[in-house]
Amino acid sequence: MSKEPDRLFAQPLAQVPDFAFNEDVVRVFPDMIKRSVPGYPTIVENLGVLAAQFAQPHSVLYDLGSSLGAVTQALRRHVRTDGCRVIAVDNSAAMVERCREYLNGQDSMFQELLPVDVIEGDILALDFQPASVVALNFTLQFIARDQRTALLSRIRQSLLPGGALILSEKLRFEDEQEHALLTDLHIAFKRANGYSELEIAQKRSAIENVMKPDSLEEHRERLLVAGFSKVVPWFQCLNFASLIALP
Ligand SMILES: Nc1ncnc2c1ncn2[C@@H]1O[C@H](C[S@+](CC[C@H]([NH3+])C(=O)[O-])CC(=O)[O-])[C@@H](O)[C@H]1O
Ligand SMILES: O=C(O)C(=O)Cc1ccccc1
Repeated sequence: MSKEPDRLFAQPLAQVPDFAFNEDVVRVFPDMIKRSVPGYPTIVENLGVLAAQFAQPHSVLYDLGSSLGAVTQALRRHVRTDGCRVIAVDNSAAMVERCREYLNGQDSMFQELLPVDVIEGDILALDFQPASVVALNFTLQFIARDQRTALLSRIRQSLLPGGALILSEKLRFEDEQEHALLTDLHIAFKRANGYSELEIAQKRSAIENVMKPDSLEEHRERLLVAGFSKVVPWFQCLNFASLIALP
């Protein structure tokens, strides 16, 4: 993995542009996501462990909004089920190019890994194949709110019996005091990871138009509307959580 530190927002910007998954972000992404998302390494590794419990023989495992393929790599470390293959999808050309390089690196270090296809494309336009595991690891929050239910319904339709959707998201909280407390604690987490007040403020302004978190109650309700039968939160660290949704 690239060791380049994230200093993208360290200098004062006259105008902070909307956040985009471009080449500058790709270069620092592993550092950025680890220092910005509390629990990220735990979520990614255990997503592989969870996936191994839901993987069905001869089925597809999707990594939607795969970025540099951290989830795909975890799936390939943990899933041993016969005939499974991974399809990783991201609409950022810069992410996809670097993701393919990292996965080639994983292939050259380990034997008998699940085959993987990395597709550059919009997950809203994807023709889903029968799948046993679908991972949306911090991706749904970047999808327009009015498209979220339709996407989850299409994922639900593609899920095989015994399979699962694993959905990780930044949360907002309906209780104002809870929201303020967990937001402050997230800022403290970023500070403790070496981000300055300026970096924290500029990043916040960069993402506010492109990343729209929902509450746990909204996620649960939407997943049920989309046809899932059960929603089980399995991880929360501050204002970041991961849910298992069963077909
Ligand atoms: N419509 C879309 N179609 C395809 N990809 C999209 C779309 N919208 C956004 N993306 C992609 O979703 C990813 C979200 S990052 C996921 C982290 C990763 N899962 C990880 O576990 O490391 C989350 C974050 O940075 O907070 C980016 O790579 C976008 O290009
Ligand atoms: O940085 C933040 O405050 C976040 O909420 C998470 C994040 C992580 C990486 C890219 C965009 C948002």
